[in-house]
Amino acid sequence: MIEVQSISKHYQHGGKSIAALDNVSLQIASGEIYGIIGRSGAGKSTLIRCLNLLERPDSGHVSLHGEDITRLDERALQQRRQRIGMVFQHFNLLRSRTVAANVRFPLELAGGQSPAQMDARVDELLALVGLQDHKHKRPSQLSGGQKQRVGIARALANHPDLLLCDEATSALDPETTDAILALLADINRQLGLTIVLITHDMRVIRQLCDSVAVLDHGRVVEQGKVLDVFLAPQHAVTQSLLAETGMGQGALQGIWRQRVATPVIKLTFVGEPTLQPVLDKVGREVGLRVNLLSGTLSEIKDTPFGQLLAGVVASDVDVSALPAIFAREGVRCEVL
Ligand SMILES: Nc1ncnc2c1ncn2[C@@H]1O[C@H](COP(=O)(O)OP(=O)(O)OP(=O)(O)O)[C@@H](O)[C@H]1O
Repeated sequence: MIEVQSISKHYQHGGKSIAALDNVSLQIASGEIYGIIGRSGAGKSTLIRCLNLLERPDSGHVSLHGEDITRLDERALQQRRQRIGMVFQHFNLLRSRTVAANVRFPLELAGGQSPAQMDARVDELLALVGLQDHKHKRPSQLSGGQKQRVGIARALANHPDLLLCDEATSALDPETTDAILALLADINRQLGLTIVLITHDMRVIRQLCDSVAVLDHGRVVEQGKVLDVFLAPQHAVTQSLLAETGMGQGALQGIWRQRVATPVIKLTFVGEPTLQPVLDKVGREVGLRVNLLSGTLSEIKDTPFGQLLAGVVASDVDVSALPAIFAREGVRCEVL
């Protein structure tokens, strides 16, 4: 478990004090992928840098697996940091070193291993990220995605128990982004490694994360399981971030409310019911005929989900009875 307890951080700028983080608390379960999302200036970079104390909070505590690292002296903290991997947006590779030598670098800093042991570990890491055939190249000879694979291998070198990703895919094209997200998901599964990432992109949260915190003006305005937050976003910032990726339904609902005279229902399918002909079944049972207004089918991490907006043209039962009838089939029904 990683616990962030009431951390605050202020910066002085032009004689003014800016609250980059204002009383932020998070609980991150071991082995999960936790995303922190927010708009530019929300405090994401400051928060992720507080998790390994590259940035010291003014107040509050950060505990990693039961150890309060805010109490460690500088020497102990440096040692502890060796087991916190970090992946950067712009890769931060050493240009004069080969791929293998970049990955070897943190092993050399940590010390305690023979050259042969370090070389064997480098080979293991390059195999993990699929770069065995590129070990003698320089960073300038690699694509962006390959550079990030080197960054990930380097971050894993000293067997970290926490991996921090600072906008790890923001500099990459969509296809390469998907490949890097798949690699991170794989590493999380294979190694059971806790991953905390910051991003401004809800698609990254949807594809990769188990839990999410939404940051706005230095405060956590919403947090929870990704599925819950996506299906019922509470805060305006979350709703607008979702709307930008086409996953918000607010605007659509507004349009149909004005134009459609019949009652409108919203059906939300999560998991197995998404793959079943539930609407057809209920339709036959209670004489429900609908006019489909919009529909989406998507995936949140590995869980399929779908949403349908439909106008009720005819029904043998009162529309208010429909939520209970759909609930029996494992589908959420809201009358809008
Ligand atoms: N070293 C600094 N000195 C002064 N102000 C800072 C410093 N670092 C960050 N800030 C301010 O703190 C606030 C939070 O910044 P931070 O970089 O953490 O946000 P962010 O969500 O990561 O933004 P972005 O997505 O643009 O990187 C902003 O108002 C920023 O201007």
